[in-house]
Amino acid sequence: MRTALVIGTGLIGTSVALALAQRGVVVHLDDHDPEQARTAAALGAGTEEPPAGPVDLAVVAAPPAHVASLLADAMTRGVARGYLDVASVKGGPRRELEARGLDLSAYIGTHPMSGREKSGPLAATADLFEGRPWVLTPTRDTDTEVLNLALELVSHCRAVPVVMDADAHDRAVALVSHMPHLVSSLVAARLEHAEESAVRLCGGGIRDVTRIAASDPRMWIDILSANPGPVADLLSDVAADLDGTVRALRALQSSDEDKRGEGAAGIADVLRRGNAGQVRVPGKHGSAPRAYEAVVVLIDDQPGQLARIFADAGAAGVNIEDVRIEHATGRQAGLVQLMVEPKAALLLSAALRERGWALRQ
Ligand SMILES: NC(=O)c1ccc[n+]([C@@H]2O[C@H](COP(=O)([O-])OP(=O)(O)OC[C@H]3O[C@@H](n4cnc5c(N)ncnc54)[C@H](O)[C@@H]3O)[C@@H](O)[C@H]2O)c1
Ligand SMILES: O=C(O)C(=O)C[C@]1(C(=O)O)C=C[C@@H](O)C=C1
Repeated sequence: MRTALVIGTGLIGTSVALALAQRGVVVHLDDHDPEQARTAAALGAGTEEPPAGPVDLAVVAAPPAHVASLLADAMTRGVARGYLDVASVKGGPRRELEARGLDLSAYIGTHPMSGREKSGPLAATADLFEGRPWVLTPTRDTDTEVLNLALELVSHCRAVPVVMDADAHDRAVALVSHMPHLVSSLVAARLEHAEESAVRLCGGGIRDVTRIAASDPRMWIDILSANPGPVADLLSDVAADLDGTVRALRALQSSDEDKRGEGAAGIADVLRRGNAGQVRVPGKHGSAPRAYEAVVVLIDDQPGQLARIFADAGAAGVNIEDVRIEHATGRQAGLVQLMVEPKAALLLSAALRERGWALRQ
């Protein structure tokens, strides 16, 4: 990739632009607020000059509610060879684009699983995405060239590509990002009218739990509006757990020893389940290296091959944790290594063979 256009030069757009610029990509910066693009340019993220012709990749990094219309406009103007967005929700923007009747072969929806509670270009850093998962949601229609451009972008940002179906992505981020965001806001909201004498005792615990509650509410209204069902389902499970926890605490106040025992058991259960969930949270910059197994597929150098493999893996219910591509020099073929959990490797191999792919041992 030699040239890129970043539309929306806030925290994420400018961080992407800084990473690309550091890798020698010529980046053009565009924002409906010219001050944001000027600031990003001053930080070394690229130029405010519009590109003279189509760039290799257009990256839309505006709030989710604007993503589909910005993409549609950019595609209609033909500003790039490939288009992607980085919005925190994936199903809604795709459906909106489909409803507009656009040819989506040059588009891929993506989502870097890294961010901050601060907005705007001044909060941006080139290393924001280092070691973090970056979700790609190709479909059968995605051009291989566009998928490759997206993989190149992820690699320039030193992130880890993870391929998922758009709706599966939205359900997953409801659990690991959207519901926790609301819980953080609800905890922080208890402080709004709290006594100063209590608030000044805030320590590490509440800081950890409430950091993300400082985020821009306008952005989060957009995100939650595009994923309300899965988030509501999860929050109602949390509400049921809260009810049980309140009952256990009330029992602990009882003068009856048996009741107090039941209360203690209820609280112990919540804390134990919390421990069990917490150990599953990967480390900040990716979990400790995990042993994935490679399923190696031989592909022809033809448009759409990679997108088809990813769609077939998705249909088999297998999550691709990482991808490596080896281009056979001088041959119209390449080898794609799909890194998957060891227990999924056999299933994926069988599913791909069944769909006619040639696998390498
Ligand atoms: N903040 C995070 O932690 C995070 C992480 C991953 C993905 N995302 C996604 O990245 C995208 C950008 O989020 P951000 O945190 O960088 O927000 P931000 O507020 O820092 O930046 C958004 C930028 O988009 C610009 N913008 C708004 N409407 C526009 C329009 N119509 N045309 C051109 N520019 C427009 C704004 O002026 C602003 O500069 C969102 O879709 C968000 O869901 C955010
Ligand atoms: O770490 C933070 O500050 C974030 O808010 C990052 C976070 C997340 O929930 O993990 C927030 C929203 C994005 O869509 C992706 C990442």
